[in-house]
Amino acid sequence: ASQGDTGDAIIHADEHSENWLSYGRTYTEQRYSPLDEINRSNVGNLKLAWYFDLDTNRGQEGTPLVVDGILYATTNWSKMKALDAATGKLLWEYDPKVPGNIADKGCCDTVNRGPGYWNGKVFFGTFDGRLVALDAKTGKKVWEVNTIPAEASLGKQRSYTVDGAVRVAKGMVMIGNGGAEFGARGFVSAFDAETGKLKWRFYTVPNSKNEPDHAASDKALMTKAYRTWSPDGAWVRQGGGGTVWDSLVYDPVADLVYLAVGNGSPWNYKYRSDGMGSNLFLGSIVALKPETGEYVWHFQETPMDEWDYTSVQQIMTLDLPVNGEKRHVIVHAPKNGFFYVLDAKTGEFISGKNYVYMNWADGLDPLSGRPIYKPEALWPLTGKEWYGIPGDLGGHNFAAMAYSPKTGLVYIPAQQVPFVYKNQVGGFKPHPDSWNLGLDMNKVGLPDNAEARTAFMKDLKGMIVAWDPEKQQAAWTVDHKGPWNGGLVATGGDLLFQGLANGEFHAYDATNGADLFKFDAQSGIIAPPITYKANGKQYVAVEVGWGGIYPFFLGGIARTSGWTVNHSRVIAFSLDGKAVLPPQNDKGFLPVKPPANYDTKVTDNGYFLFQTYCAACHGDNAEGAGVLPDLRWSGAIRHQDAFYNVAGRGALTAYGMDRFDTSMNPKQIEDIRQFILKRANETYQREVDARKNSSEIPANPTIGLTPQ
Ligand SMILES: O=C(O)c1cc(C(=O)O)c2c(n1)C(=O)C(=O)c1cc(C(=O)O)[nH]c1-2
Ligand SMILES: [Ca+2]
Repeated sequence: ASQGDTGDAIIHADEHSENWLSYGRTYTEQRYSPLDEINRSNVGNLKLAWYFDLDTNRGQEGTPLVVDGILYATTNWSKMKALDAATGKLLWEYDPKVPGNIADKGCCDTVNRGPGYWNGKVFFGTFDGRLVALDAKTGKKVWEVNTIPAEASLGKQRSYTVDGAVRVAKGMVMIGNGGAEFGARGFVSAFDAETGKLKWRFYTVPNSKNEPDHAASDKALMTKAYRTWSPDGAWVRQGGGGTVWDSLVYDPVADLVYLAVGNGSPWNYKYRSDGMGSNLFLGSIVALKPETGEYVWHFQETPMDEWDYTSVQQIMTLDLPVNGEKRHVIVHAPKNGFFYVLDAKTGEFISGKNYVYMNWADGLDPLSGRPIYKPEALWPLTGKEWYGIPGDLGGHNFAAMAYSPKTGLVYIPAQQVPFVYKNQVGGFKPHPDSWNLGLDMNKVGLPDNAEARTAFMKDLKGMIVAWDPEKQQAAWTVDHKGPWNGGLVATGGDLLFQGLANGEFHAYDATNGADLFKFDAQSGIIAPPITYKANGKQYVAVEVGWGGIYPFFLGGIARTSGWTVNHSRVIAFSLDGKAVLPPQNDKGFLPVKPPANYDTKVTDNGYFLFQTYCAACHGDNAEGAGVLPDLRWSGAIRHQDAFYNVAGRGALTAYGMDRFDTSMNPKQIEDIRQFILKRANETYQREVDARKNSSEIPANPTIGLTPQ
């Protein structure tokens, strides 16, 4: 089959090094650019060339594309901006008008990871499940489809959101979705790039009745997957999970599409599948035929997932010597902490080694690649609390890794964030408008005693791991202040670029990690940089904007990665840039003395409800991290009616704050307010004192914490 002009250009990207045509630059997803005008000898003189302020001050995770001098960036709330790549001037913009009240239908901020390009059109997914095709020159809509079929969206617990980057190959646009924290059955759809007509759909977990869905996945699910699930676990009502919310790759060498499949729904393996079976295709890579979506092979990295160990992380292909023979392989660093090398054509396990510290397995079986589980890590089966490393955010999350064929190293934006897993008390009980994990929501936050909390904070780490895929060992590492830093790009100038959680943008020497350049971008960076040429000059660009699940959920503790307040922008650098950012705003969320009285009889219940319904956006234990309002200092907590207007009746739905009177009664919402008042009182003085430090982060965040 013909690849068409765009496919050829993506495959032969080095002949078009001025452009960035696909999410990972080429179908290999190596994020390597041969451009070398900016290199180790001159990067110290890199200057800001332009900046473009965004109208969405939430997490920005997008990889922009560059096609012939135009930069296409998707932003939070699924908006698209087309900018002049040399000047940052806005050429056109498109807002699909995602309704604000659905922000809480997704787990992890209303982010968008990027557009796709094919034959004069740009494509992107929207948080409410649509796929939009625009004319790349004018920004006019060509077609739009709803990617969520009616049979998948039935019922309150089916909560689908689309925030992943689309991939385009062979004239078709492919997209998955998220939702496994709520209740979802994952699938990927492929649409004709010209018309938007559905070509095929592949579900990643079985039909609960083992009936055909009349989808490309029917045979594989009915013959291979169904028997790896219990017939009547909670998955039957909760969808089973397996969402493909990030990586989804076409490989022109093997002529296969690879799906990177996510975690179980609910997480709790005992409730989900009665503690039985490996639960295919959770935590797997699944290979399909591009034309039909027909199953070819799968490799399951985390059988019986119960830790949110998604395998959705970026799938990269490269040619690697294995026992003296060059092989076309997939390299993969999923959440579970192991670095896998698989044969791309067959899925055969070649090797695997942990790229970060882990405490849940004693390595991989050398033949099958299956993890050798530590029995105490299987928390739904032991019934005991489990302090897991990696935790639910993984040793590596969506931040894209890069590979340099010059150094032979894979650069992983890695991290360590522990998580406490414990069974939901009294069996599985789903809540509408909330995460439904089968976990004790009183435990999902940080440990509540000072000692355990201090230990938890010591365990927080962020770093670049420069990994040698042939030797399966780290060549070197660069340590950051804390977790949740941006993705990476590697260049022919022997450079690595990365933005950090503390708002700094850096260039490192790709051979040894030496820090060669630093720029203060004023807001945490979680997106991956790109590099391109416009008018013959090399630029490096990145989306700036702190957010995503780490600051949302971990709240105050996430400030220890280096506290910034969200000011979202696209910024671009060149060697002769002359732009200057405006002076930085004050850090927001100054503590305001709260009313002194609250009802201690209801604050425990308020804590439980807060952790169940509010913490995933407003921060563990009601401490914010600089993106969404820190409720402790909000005017809305000062009066029962004011709080009910927002939390109950939805006064701020247009801004992303859903109404909760459908899931909680007024008394429950009032209990939450009483709990926030308690937290505001407990932490007020600590936060006032912290504003006297230069970091404005409390020296000891455990002060002012009363045991629950
Ligand atoms: O299971 C899912 O369906 C799902 C979806 C998403 C998402 O759509 O962003 C995330 C996750 N899981 C997840 O586990 C995770 O750590 C995560 C981080 C982020 C982010 O953008 O900050 N999204 C997601
Ligand atoms: Ca997940």
